[in-house]
Amino acid sequence: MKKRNEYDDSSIQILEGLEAVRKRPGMYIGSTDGRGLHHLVYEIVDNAVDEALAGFGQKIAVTINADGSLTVQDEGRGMPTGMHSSGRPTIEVILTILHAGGKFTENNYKTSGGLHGVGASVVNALSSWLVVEVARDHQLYREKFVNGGHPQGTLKSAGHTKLKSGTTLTFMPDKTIFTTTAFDYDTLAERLRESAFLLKGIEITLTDLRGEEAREDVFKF
Ligand SMILES: Cc1cc(C)cc(-c2cc(NC(=O)[C@H]3COCCO3)[nH]n2)c1
Repeated sequence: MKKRNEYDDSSIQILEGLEAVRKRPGMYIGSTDGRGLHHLVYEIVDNAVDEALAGFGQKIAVTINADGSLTVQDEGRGMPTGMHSSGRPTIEVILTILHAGGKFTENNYKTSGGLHGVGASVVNALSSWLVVEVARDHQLYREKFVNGGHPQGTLKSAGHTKLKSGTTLTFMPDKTIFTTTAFDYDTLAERLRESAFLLKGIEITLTDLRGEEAREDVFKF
């Protein structure tokens, strides 16, 4: 089969997009202190919330992992696992191409609501690594991105999963960009509680695996 030209125009567009975010992160997330750090979480959670708002999935799980990375998991339909017209997996396009829609300006922040993955490419650009896993019909697909959003390989089938469908995204904020990469449990808990309040009936769980004892809150209204 014809090997896609590894380094074509679309590669340039991807590199320029991700590089632009890393050069001026404040333009995309407001700041690179704790506030900007937590915007990364809200951007990803907003995607899972959009899917739940669309009526798919009843639970969203947010986990602060022991290594300091953060995972957001939904039980929605799962991000599209097919190929995009550019010749790349659609997931790769969503996670590496800056999309119009998310409105970020210095210090004020409007959620992208309603467009899947609008801000996810910004999160990818500002992460030292990011792994996306999609379950569709019990089939698991996985792709990893490193050093600010560069695909490591491509979307791969990763076997069978008991979860029928859903999307899981784990990211490690880039320590060379943020003044702090330590997620604050109470800050996240407050925001997730608000989201659960607005999403009547959807259960949002926050779990912290960084300490000796796991800490967890379940929000459901
Ligand atoms: C945690 C997380 C992170 C990101 C970037 C997207 C999502 C996401 C995206 C979606 N759904 C979609 O992308 C598409 C799947 O195809 C039907 C319309 O919705 N569900 N969940 C979840």
